[in-house]
Amino acid sequence: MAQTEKPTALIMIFGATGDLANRKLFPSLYNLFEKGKLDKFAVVGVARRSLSNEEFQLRVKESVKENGETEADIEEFVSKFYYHSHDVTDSSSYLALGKLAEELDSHYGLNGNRIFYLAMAPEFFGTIAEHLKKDKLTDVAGFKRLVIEKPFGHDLESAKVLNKQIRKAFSEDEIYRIDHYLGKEMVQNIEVIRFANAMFEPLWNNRYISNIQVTSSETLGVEERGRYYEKSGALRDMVQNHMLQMVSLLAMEPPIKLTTDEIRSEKVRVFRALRPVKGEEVNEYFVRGQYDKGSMNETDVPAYRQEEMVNPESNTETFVAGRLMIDNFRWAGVPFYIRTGKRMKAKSTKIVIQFKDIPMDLYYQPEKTVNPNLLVIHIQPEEGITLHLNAKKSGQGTDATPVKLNYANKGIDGLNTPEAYEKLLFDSLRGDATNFTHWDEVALSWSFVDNISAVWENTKEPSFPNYASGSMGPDAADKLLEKDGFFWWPITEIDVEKC
Ligand SMILES: NC(=O)C1=CN([C@@H]2O[C@H](COP(=O)(O)OP(=O)(O)OC[C@H]3O[C@@H](n4cnc5c(N)ncnc54)[C@H](OP(=O)(O)O)[C@@H]3O)[C@@H](O)[C@H]2O)C=CC1
Ligand SMILES: O=C1O[C@H](COP(=O)(O)O)[C@@H](O)[C@H](O)[C@H]1O
Repeated sequence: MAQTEKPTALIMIFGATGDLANRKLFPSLYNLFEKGKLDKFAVVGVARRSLSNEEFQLRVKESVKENGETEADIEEFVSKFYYHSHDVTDSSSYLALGKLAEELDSHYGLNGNRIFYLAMAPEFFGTIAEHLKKDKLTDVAGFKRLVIEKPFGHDLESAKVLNKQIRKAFSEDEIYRIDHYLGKEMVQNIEVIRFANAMFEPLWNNRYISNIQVTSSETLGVEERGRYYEKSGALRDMVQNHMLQMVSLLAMEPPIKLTTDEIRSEKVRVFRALRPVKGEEVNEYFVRGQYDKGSMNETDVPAYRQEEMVNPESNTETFVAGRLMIDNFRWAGVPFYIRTGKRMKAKSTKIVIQFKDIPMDLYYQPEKTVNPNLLVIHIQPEEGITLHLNAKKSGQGTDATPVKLNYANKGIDGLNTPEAYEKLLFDSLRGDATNFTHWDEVALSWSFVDNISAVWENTKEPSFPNYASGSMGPDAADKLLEKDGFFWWPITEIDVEKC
């Protein structure tokens, strides 16, 4: 399918009264509309509750306004929104939905292009896809694409079942599996930093890099998502998708061309080279944590086990740290450390690339060390890069002192802002699947993670809860690096803002 810059399509959002639609999808669509990036379009919102078109349009208006939009053309924007009350498990209702889709297609001249966005609980994904095909909503003259939210399965087996179901109605290149981290500006920048700079790529290997650290810490707790999170935990919620996706972008070989297939195939090769961590190795190379009560911004917060819909003796991890090894020529011997958790000290996603020490330290002085060179990629909340170098201290002598070179992308970005969704929605509309996950990536990342959950689910962690809310996680996460002679670079002291 040729990529067009101003797409035309009917966008069907399943789960249109939900949190994701309200907070991310409507504002993102509005931004695209406002920027003139959409040609002809209409939206059908689908959910069970009974709403008129007008009531639905009002909800959309509110959601767009909540995001600070006051422009007059909101009216024109919402006039293109229609609502269809429909239980996705009820086979009889798809025919009426199909009829509405055809009417809108011809009324707006949408060329039979359709996006089906599944913003619903994952247990419905397979049923919806099957019905869309059976009831001929996918029989269109234009393109048909399925945009599907996470989680894509609960483990490899369930992901395979789901994939089989959706593949009955959509081919792999029509499936857009969302990982919203791939829509983040600085995650997309990883490839450019690596492949557009002569000074980085030659050093990007085990000869010059000693270790890579990827941290994504959150201050929020589990909020209202206890029911989901109890079955998921941080390993499935963050590691299987966002953390491993960032690792694959950091570790992949340069693609021969910047096409979707070439980039995805290089990422898949990284997943294939990930050394499995199994059985007894799991607790040697991975650390799990669960937050205890604590104080965040001088407010007392409860322990995970006291949260709503959470078992008071829960064995679910809210924190994971791990050491990954990538067994290929480029990365043999270089540990990739990952760390993610809820109720941590700061909301921050950062990547630190630590370069090896120079072979001989000419500037050695007892009790003074020359700092290693670091390249820090600030994903959020700041966006930018910092290069930590050593330079001569001004004045007499040749003492070395650390200096930082900063590039701030565009200042503070909101967290999990509509921008990531805006980019990904636009990509799905124009047919660019590069920043969506291919089935092979999903399958390989599940098989890596399944080995770890197999051990953790079968052994109760007696130390839980093992980190205070507002801390940087359990001590064992620090020991994981100490064993290798490293430490976590602090994520708050290397902020681009403060440099
Ligand atoms: N919220 C977020 O920030 C994020 C969400 N996600 C994923 O997005 C998906 C949606 O999440 P979220 O919006 O938070 O969920 P919500 O629970 O807020 O919304 C669920 C939606 O599904 C509808 N629904 C439920 N059952 C049916 C049914 N049988 N038939 C038709 N509609 C139904 C609900 O409407 P009604 O009750 O009217 O039927 C509602 O519109 C999930 O897969 C989640 O994991 C992923 C990343 C972030
Ligand atoms: O996918 C998810 O991501 C968010 C964190 O996203 P961010 O963009 O704010 O870093 C996390 O809170 C949530 O549990 C998880 O499902």
